[in-house]
Amino acid sequence: MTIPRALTIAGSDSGGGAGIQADLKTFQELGVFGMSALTAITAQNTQTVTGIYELSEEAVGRQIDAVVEDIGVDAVKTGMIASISIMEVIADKVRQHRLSPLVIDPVMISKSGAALLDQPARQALKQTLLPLATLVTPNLHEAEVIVNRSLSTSQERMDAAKQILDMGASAVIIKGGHTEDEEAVDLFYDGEEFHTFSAPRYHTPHTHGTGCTFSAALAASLAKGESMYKAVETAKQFITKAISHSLNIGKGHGPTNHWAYNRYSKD
Ligand SMILES: Nc1ncnc2c1ncn2[C@@H]1O[C@H](COP(=O)(O)OP(=O)(O)O)[C@@H](O)[C@H]1O
Ligand SMILES: Cc1ncc(COP(=O)(O)OP(=O)(O)O)c(N)n1
Repeated sequence: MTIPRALTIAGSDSGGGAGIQADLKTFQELGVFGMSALTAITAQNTQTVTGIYELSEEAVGRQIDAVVEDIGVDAVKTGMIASISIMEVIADKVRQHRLSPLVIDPVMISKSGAALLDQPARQALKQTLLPLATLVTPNLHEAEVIVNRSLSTSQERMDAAKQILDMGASAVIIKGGHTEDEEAVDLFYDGEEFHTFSAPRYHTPHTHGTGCTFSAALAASLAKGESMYKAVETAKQFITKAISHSLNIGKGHGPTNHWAYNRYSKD
């Protein structure tokens, strides 16, 4: 039996709802062996981020080398990257080890408002990491930063998706968590066709870690050999279930429920 293996290169969320913790929980629920390379440690809960402690470039690089050279990796995702120097190490390691498929979640700001990627790195992303992406998963705000304009209409989002592929990514999904629409509609483009993936929008404050969980589910599904289209379908079902059963934990935005996809599959 082959065991699918996925690596997350991301930051730690001490509150357990986002970052490495959300990724590993998601990998586990989807039957994938999870590994991690930490980029930064955040002191974080459901209300706020009170500290960010970046790891050295050497520490990031060595974690990636260690798991790739021994265990092997069937899919990789990146989350919080923090700075340009860490981004450059990740890009070097992706090239050196030919890491693929690569899901890039271009995390910039937490829901509580903390900067998880510094300003210069937000621009560097376009040259450094996007050209290596099998799939990049910006939310609306991140897509606007990448193309440097506001994206109010679906036509503007389609044009932005094309522009992101022109930057070198193989496919993009612009997530619809932050729109006013009645449904949560994600726009997928792979250079050939546009697809939308829709689900009911849940009016809950407990959405901490939605983007991390979604991109981790994508990486896990790709690690299992699912096609890109099927992986997006699986990830959308996983995150929708996790939001519909989200957890009222802490005093702020509680986390999504990583066990809901398996435990409440009949709802
Ligand atoms: N309130 C919601 N109800 C249903 N789906 C949601 C809701 N908020 C986000 N989603 C979905 O969760 C996934 C992550 O999207 P989003 O929240 O935009 O990412 P991020 O955490 O990066 O801001 C997407 O599939 C999006 O459509
Ligand atoms: C350590 C860490 N990484 C990423 C995030 C952002 O996660 P996201 O899924 O976008 O969720 P919110 O922060 O928007 O709730 C994070 N908070 N911490």
